[in-house]
Order: sequence, then C-alpha cells, then structure tokens
Amino acid sequence: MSGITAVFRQAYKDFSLDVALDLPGRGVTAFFGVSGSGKSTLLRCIAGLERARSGQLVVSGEVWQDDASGVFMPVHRRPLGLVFQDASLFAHLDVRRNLDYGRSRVPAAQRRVSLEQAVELLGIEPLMERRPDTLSGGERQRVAIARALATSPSLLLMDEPLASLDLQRKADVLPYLEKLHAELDIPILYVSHAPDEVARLADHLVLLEAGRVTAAGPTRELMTRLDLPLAHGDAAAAVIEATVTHLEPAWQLSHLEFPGGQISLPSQALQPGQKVRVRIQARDISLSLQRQEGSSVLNVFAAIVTGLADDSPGQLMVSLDAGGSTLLARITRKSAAALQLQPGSAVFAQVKGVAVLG
Ligand SMILES: Nc1ncnc2c1ncn2[C@@H]1O[C@H](COP(=O)(O)OP(=O)(O)OP(=O)(O)O)[C@@H](O)[C@H]1O
Repeated sequence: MSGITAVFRQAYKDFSLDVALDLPGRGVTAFFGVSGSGKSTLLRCIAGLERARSGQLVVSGEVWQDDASGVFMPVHRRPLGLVFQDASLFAHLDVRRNLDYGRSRVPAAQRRVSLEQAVELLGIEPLMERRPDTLSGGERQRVAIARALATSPSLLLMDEPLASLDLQRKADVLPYLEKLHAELDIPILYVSHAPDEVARLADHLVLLEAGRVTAAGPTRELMTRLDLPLAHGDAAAAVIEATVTHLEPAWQLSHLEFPGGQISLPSQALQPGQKVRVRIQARDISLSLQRQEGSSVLNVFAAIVTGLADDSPGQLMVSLDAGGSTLLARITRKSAAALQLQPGSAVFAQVKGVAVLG
C-alpha cells in the first residue's frame, strides 16, 4: 500500500498527457525529459494544482483523485510539500516566520517532521532571523525545502528546484537533497532535465516524451540502456556501487572495490568499509584489446561488450559488462572498427576519471 498509482489524461490545444504509472512509495523518483515533454504537467496533476480530464491517483493507499467515483481532493487538503524553481517565500517575514506559516496549517497530531529536524536537515539555523531578500538563491531554496518539510508531507514534489541556481549554488544545495533522501522516509517526486542531478539523486526514473512515458525503472538501469536518451551525449555515465577497502595516505589515494575490479582515486574523505556510489562518465573510458602496460591510468577493468549504438557524429556508445556492473564507453567509430568490436568482444576499459557521489 506504500506506492503511488497515477493515471492521468489531460489535453491542451497542442499537447496531451497520457500516463499510467506505478511508482515506488519511497526514495526519489525523477521525471526526466526534454522541455515540453510534460514533466511539470504531470507533477501539477499529482499535486492537484490542475485537474486532469480523467485521472486516478492513490498515494499510500489514500485516494486523492478518482474520476470514476467523483473524488478530487483539493490541493490544500493533500498532505504534500511543494518546491518550485523559485522559492516563493514571504518577503515581509523572516525565515523563522516563513517556516512557522507553512507549519501552522498542519494539525499538531499530523506533524511527523519537527521544525528542528527540518532546520537541521537543511542547515538553515544561522539564517533563521534573516529576511528572504538578504539570502542567496541557494539559501532561499534550502529555506523553501525546509518550509515544505516542516508541514510533514506524506509526499514531497519538487519541480526543478535547482534550475535557477548557478553551478556553485547548485553544488551547495545538492548535498542537502541527498541528506533528505538518506534520512527521511518521505517519497520525493523530482522534475528535472539535468542528467547529472538525476544520476545523483534519483533511485527511480520516469522518462517522458511528448506526454507519454517511454521508460520507467531503476535509474542505474535506465542510464545505461543504449535505446534510451540518457545513455547518449556528453553527460552519459554509469553509476556503480563500490566499497572502500583501504587508504594509501602516502599517495593520498583511496582504494575501492566493486564486482568488476578495484578503483583507486585521489581522495582523503573516505573511510575503509564505507559504501559509496561512483559515477564514471562514458567519455572518460577508453577501450583496448590488451591490458596496457606503462600507462598512467590507474583503473583498468576487464569487460565484455554488450552493445554498440550510434552516438554523436563519428562516435559510438558502447555498453560493457564489468563483473555484473554496466559501464558505458564513448569511442570513435574508427576505433571501434579497428578493434573489431561487437557484442561479446572481451576488452579492457581504462577509466580516466571517477567521481564519488556519496
Ligand atoms: N495550461 C496550459 N495550456 C496550454 N498548454 C499548456 C498548458 N500547460 C502546459 N501546456 C503545454 O504542455 C506542454 C508540456 O508542458 P510542461 O510544462 O508539462 O513540460 P515540461 O516537460 O515540464 O517542460 P519544461 O522542462 O520546459 O518545464 C508544453 O507544450 C506546454 O506548452
């Protein structure tokens, strides 16, 4: 009963949404697609900000909309938190009062997230007496997220919460979103068109194209499927889970292992035994038929080619199985021809860069 069932049909003059989804009742689910694919429309239908022509929405066993029986719970009665691209904070109230405002609408008996917990999770204690116009964009978004949380929602809806922030601010806020994910048991539906955000935050993905769902499933699986857009272009990457085995302080290196081999990376922030997610970008992998000797590349994995697909002009995306983990490598067509790569080919993948996601 903990999942979310969402079936909506909505039509505008030049666009129609037609989706039937069963979503997990925990973790972060991202709605991903190009501009105009219907991500926000779907989120608005779920929020009840918009009443789809026909719809059924059941959240953790509770019916929020069912047109067959005439049920439509108005948005203000839905126990949800909403965060948009621009934090719509009250300019005349300081941060504390902004938080109190959202919270006061929720009966005490229904409060599951304390104000202190929301403040702590978003790290906004030092900002409590400030007015919104004195805050940076990233700080404002953190306050907006804390305000949404403080209402103890059973569902958190976020529509491109980082889109109005520059890269640095985005990097400031992302760890807080990861923390929410790790520490709270509130499902989050997250609209984004940024592959890096999706790779970092989402457990589950819904890919939308022209108002239809083209694929839905675990993020790691969808990111590396060559028939889907996420596995193409400059941002294409695989995320694997690895365990820190030991540190090598003399070289400021950390050593990790995953079923496909050992990973070494320059980092001093990891602890032996720690489990981490590691992102490897397709453009950072090169392939060879023999293990390269005398190379500066530390991370080399034996792998089997599982698929090849056209990518950008002159380039191919190659999917690889490294001990059960899927990796992507983007190489030139010319190299693929020279190595005579085909599904089943045994190769060595040289990895030039890995990033720890936490
Ligand atoms: N109220 C409306 N009336 C008419 N057309 C609408 C309305 N709301 C959305 N649309 C259209 O529906 C389509 C999907 O819009 P939506 O905002 O859901 O896309 P999106 O994937 O969230 O895009 P973006 O990433 O740009 O926010 C667009 O073509 C948009 O113009």
